[in-house]
Amino acid sequence: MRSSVIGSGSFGTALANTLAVNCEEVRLWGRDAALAESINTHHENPTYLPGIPLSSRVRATVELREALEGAELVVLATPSHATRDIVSRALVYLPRHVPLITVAKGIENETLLTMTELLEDCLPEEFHPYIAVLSGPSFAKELALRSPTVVTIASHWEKVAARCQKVLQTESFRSYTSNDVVGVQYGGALKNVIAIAAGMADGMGMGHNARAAIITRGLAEITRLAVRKGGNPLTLSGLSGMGDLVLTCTGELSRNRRVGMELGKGRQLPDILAEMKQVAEGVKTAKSAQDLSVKTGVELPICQQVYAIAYEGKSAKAAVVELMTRQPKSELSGA
Ligand SMILES: NC(=O)C1=CN([C@@H]2O[C@H](COP(=O)(O)OP(=O)(O)OC[C@H]3O[C@@H](n4cnc5c(N)ncnc54)[C@H](O)[C@@H]3O)[C@@H](O)[C@H]2O)C=CC1
Ligand SMILES: O=C(CO)COP(=O)(O)O
Repeated sequence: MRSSVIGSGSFGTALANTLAVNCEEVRLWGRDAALAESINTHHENPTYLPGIPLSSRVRATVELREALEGAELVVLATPSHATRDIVSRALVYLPRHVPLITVAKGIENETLLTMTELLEDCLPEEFHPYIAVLSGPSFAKELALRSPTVVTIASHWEKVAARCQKVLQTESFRSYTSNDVVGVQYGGALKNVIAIAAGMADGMGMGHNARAAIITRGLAEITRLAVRKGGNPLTLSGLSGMGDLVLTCTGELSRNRRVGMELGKGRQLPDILAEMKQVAEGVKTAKSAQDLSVKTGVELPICQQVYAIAYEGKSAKAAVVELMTRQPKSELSGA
C-alpha cells in the first residue's frame, strides 16, 4: 500500500514514519528541496525532528504530483492557515475515493471554519465522504520515537474512520474512532489557546493551583463552544479534549505553552514568534476564538484574555485580575 503525507514539518514527518509500519511506501511532500534530499539520503528530518531515525519507506518529494500519485490514503499535515492554499494546489492530483485525513489543529481566521469544514468548502462534493480528522495528545517527537500514543480519528463516515484506524494501527500507535467531527476539532484547536494561558501562568511563576484552574476552566469554555456548535460533551473529556489539553498545558514539548511562558515573562509576541521555526497554532486560533465568542454569544473568558494580550497589547497581569474578578458564578451554571 502507498500513502501520502502533505507537509514535512514535525507532525507530518512523525505520522509518515508511523504510516511506514503498515505501508510499503509513504510519500512525504514538503516545499524545501534540501530537506527532502536529507530525508531521502540520511533518513532524518534535521530541521523538525533532528536525530530521530526515519523509516527508509518514507520518500520525500517537493512535487505534489509525485507525492499523491497512487496514494490509497492521504494525510494533510500543513498548519491550518496553509491548508486552503495547499489543498487547492493539490486538487488536480488528489486521488479519488481514498481517505483524506486532516491533522491540523486550528480554526481558520475570518471564515471561522474547522479544517473538515474548510476541506468541504474547497473540495468538490465527491471528496466529502472521504474526509476524516485525527486529533489527540501526540507530540510529534514522541510519536517519531515510537513512544505509545493514542488519538481519536473522527469522520461522519464510519467506514472511513475505521479504514484510517486500521492503516495507522501499530504496536505503539492506537486510535479510537468517533463520528463527532465537531467536538474533536474544537477540542484540538482551542486547547492550543488555553495552553498559551497555562504557559503564561507558568512564565509569571504563578504555581500549580493557577495551572490546574486554567486547565479545568479552559475545558469548561472549550466544551461550551463545542456543544453550541453541535459537538458531544463526552468528546471533550476524551483524548482530543481533556487528553490533549492536559498534554499541551503541562508538556515541556508544547510550542503553544512555550509562547505563553515567554509572554508571561513580559516578552513581545513578534519577538517570540520570530525565534520559533515551528508553528504555534494557538496564536491565530485565539483570534478565531474571539470572533466565535462574539458571533455565538458563548463566553470564552480565558481565550478572550489570550486574544487581548496577543492582539491588543493587554498586560498578562491585567488579564489575570480580570479573570479572577469576573462576576461570581455557580460551577454548575454552565457559564
Ligand atoms: N507538532 C506536534 O506535536 C503536533 C502538531 N499538530 C498539528 O499539525 C499541524 C502541523 O504542525 P507541525 O508539523 O508541528 O508544524 P511545523 O511548524 O513543525 O511544520 C510546518 C510545516 O508546514 C510547512 N508550511 C508552513 N506554511 C506552509 C505553506 N504556506 N505552504 C506549504 N507548507 C507550509 C512548513 O514548511 C513545515 O514543513 C499543526 O496544525 C499542528 O497543530 C498536531 C498534533 C501534534
Ligand atoms: O498538538 C500538540 C500535541 O498533541 C502539539 O502541541 P503544540 O503545538 O503546542 O506543540
